[in-house]
This record gives sequence, C-alpha cells and structure tokens, in this order.
Amino acid sequence: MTARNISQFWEWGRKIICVGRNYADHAKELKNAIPTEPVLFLKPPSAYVREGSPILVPPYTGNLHHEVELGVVIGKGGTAIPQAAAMEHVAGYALCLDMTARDIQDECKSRGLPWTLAKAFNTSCPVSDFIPKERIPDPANVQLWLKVNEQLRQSGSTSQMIFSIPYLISYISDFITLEEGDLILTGTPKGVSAVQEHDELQAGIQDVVTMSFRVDRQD
Ligand SMILES: O=C(O)/C=C/C(=O)CC(=O)C(=O)O
Ligand SMILES: [Mg+2]
Repeated sequence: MTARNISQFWEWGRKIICVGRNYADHAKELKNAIPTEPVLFLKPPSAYVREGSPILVPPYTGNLHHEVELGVVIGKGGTAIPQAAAMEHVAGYALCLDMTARDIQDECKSRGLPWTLAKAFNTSCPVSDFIPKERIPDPANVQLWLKVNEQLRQSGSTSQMIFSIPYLISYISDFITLEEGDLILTGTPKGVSAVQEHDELQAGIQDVVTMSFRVDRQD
C-alpha cells in the first residue's frame, strides 16, 4: 500500500465539518441571531473540487452563493480534545469555499429541514493546496478575500471569528471523533453573493495562497 500524504487530504475520503454563523457580520447580513454555541453541518468528501475543474451549479438552484473560509486540516485524531491541546491536532490549513444554494437553504430553514442539498452537492467545497501549519503562525489573525470577475466581494479577518479554532476543535470532538485528514471549515465573513455560469472566482489568504475557479452549469 502506498503511504498517504496529508498534503493531499482531499483524496482521503475524510469528513468535512462546517461551522456556520461564526462571524457576526455574516450572521447579521442573513438576518440570523448571533449564535451562543457553534452551528455545525457536514459535507461529504465528494464535495471537494480542485483548481482546474469547475464549480458546477446544481440544476435545482437559482441562487448559488460563494462563502470564503479558512479550512483547518486535522493531523492527529481525537475525541473530547481539551482546548489547551487542540492546536497539537492541526496539521495545516487550506483555503476553502463553502458553496451554498441559498434559495434551497432558505426553503429548508423555513420547513425545518436539514441543509444537505443546499450545502453538500458535488463541487460544493473548492479547496486550495495544503498549507503547512508553520506557514500560518497565527491563524486567529489572517485576512481572507474573494473576488468575482475581478470585483472584491468578501474581505475579512479570522480575528472576527466568534468561536476560536481551539474552541471549535474541542467542541466538535466532544460529539464527532476527529480523524487525521478531516477538514473543518470555520465559517465565512460578510459579503456572500450570487455567482453565475461563466463567472471566474479568485480567493486568497493574504500572502499565503491564492486559488481560481470557473463556474459552469451542471449538464
Ligand atoms: O443560517 C443561514 O441563513 C445561513 C447560514 C450559513 O450558510 C452558515 C455558513 O455556512 C457560514 O456562516 O459560513
Ligand atoms: Mg459557510
């Protein structure tokens, strides 16, 4: 068996655990209350898409939104991880998009149903190259940005997160055992907006990484 390399974690078939409403300005723009504990949902590994392949608009949505997020790649698994030890479980980071069918999410919310079709469809998790932990010494203070067709739509600092990365790792691992290769999406700052077929998305983490994706309609 060939050894697996964490720098290609998206090929491992591990969990993608997403945190919602973790930035007050984004919670407000969608008219949601500020959460008192993390809001969690999941994407399957089939949601991953890498640069060079397009983000596909599912045929059932008329309002696909971008959400730029810092992803945390788990390097050492665990259950009930104390906050003080949480960063020892981090192998590195990735820049991620949490693509969201907002109209479907709104309908699910109004009917009290899960967000699965709004959040977990194929290509709903565009992901950058793996970023080793040492390249982001202070993940609680990095700038995320996203442009659509060269126009800046999102720009926010991870310092605005309501729940810190150590808190999230500890909280999640109380309910869901974390495994090597899992990815945690830590939520999006304000500025989410709709994308259309043929749009070009560019996103980055200050001087650390950039990535580009084209949007296509699913046949
Ligand atoms: O509750 C809503 O209206 C929307 C919530 C989200 O989509 C949450 C996120 O994915 C996020 O904040 O990043
Ligand atoms: Mg999100």
